[in-house]
Amino acid sequence: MDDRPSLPYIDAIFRETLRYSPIAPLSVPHVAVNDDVYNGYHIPKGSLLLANLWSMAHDESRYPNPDTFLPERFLNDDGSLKPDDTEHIKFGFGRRICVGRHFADTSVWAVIAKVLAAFKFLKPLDEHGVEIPVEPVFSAGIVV
Ligand code: HEM
Repeated sequence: MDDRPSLPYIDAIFRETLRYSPIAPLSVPHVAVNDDVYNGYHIPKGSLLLANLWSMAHDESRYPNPDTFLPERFLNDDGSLKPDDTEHIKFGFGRRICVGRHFADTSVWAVIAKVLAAFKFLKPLDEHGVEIPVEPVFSAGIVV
């Protein structure tokens, strides 16, 4: 982990992976403990609230071309990291923010760095030796 400050691109991959496809796209369901008003909407006590992290992560005004996997969006021109604006997208909000976030941050970062150091990733080849395009497929998810 001592090398982390020298490897900003690994952090950019980590941020972009969870932005591109948040593991909990609708976060974890919350319940309003009191009546509330938000942006003119009355939220009665007891309402089930889902934070749409996927929508925030694909907000074009913050993340241009949101459906493109582009770690470079988190880097300055000199390759240094921009301030992290993905914390809530990755780990949620407020009192119920992910309690495992520091452990997750450290261990996922280390896994990305080690896997990239140890393996070369290539597209599979067909019987003529031509690369087979990779089509990323994700399933919709919700945690209940
Ligand atoms: C990359 C890995 C992880 C991601 C992206 C992630 C993401 C999240 C998100 C989005 C929430 C919902 C927060 C909210 O309701 O606002 C959450 C909650 C939670 N996470 Fe994680 N998590 C990760 C790893 C972990 C790990 C490793 C642990 C435990 C060691 C953990 C334990 C929890 C717990 C207990 C909650 C519920 C907290 C509460 O409701 O008070 N998570 N996580």
